[in-house]
Amino acid sequence: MKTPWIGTSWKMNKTRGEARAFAEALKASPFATTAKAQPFVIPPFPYIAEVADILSGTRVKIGAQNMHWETQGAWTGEVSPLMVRDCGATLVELGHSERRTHFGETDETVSKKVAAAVKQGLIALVCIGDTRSEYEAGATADVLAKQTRYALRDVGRAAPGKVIIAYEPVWSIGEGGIPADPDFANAQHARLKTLTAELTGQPLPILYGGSVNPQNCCDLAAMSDIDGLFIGRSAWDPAGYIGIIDAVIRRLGETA
Ligand SMILES: O=C(CO)[C@H](O)COP(=O)(O)O
Repeated sequence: MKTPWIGTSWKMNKTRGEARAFAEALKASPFATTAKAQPFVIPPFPYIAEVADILSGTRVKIGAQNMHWETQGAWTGEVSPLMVRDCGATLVELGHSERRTHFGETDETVSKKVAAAVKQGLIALVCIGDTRSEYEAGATADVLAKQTRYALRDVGRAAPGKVIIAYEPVWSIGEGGIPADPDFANAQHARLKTLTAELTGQPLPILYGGSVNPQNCCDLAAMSDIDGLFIGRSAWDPAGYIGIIDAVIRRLGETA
């Protein structure tokens, strides 16, 4: 039976009190220490240290939603890999489509950040995805391959164990997003596993993200090449997140 990665990024949501309450609720659940899944939570920067503190001693990995590639310097408004680590995070999300669309993130900057994360001992969770027009043009596989090659350009054989990919179709993310058909997503994941094995020596874990919800989480997580779920809205409430972890573990247990 696989051990799926199941995580959530809160994006730019929650007060400090809500962040604390989420972390406390997760800590009180059996899923903070389960060996049947790899949970992870990615709060906004200001809450990382407090959430990491509450969840210390559990199996929940804490992440940041972005970082700079330099360790320090005159980069006003940026956060370095050392700062992320110092706050208790062990993981960093890079290249989310919202950062690519709104903040000028490019394949080039993602690749620099992935190399910096690996060098500084953080797990890089690299988001890749096709736009609706690329999907409709049948270009999904090419787009994902290009983004993946760039992301792994400077890490190559150092990536296994240190880099995870999340396939997040841009047309699936957020309000109005359409969740990908599990078979379609699985086919992309299978290609990405072959490609990452060629580039790094081992297939990297490939998670799916984009309108994951309590109704579709099990069908997605049960697919042969989907190694986990990266969830937004449906996991911002602790009960929603815990419910999805519980449902997926049960489903994978039935099919093991
Ligand atoms: O980043 C995501 C998961 O945290 C992603 O954008 C999916 O968001 P959702 O569509 O709200 O699940």
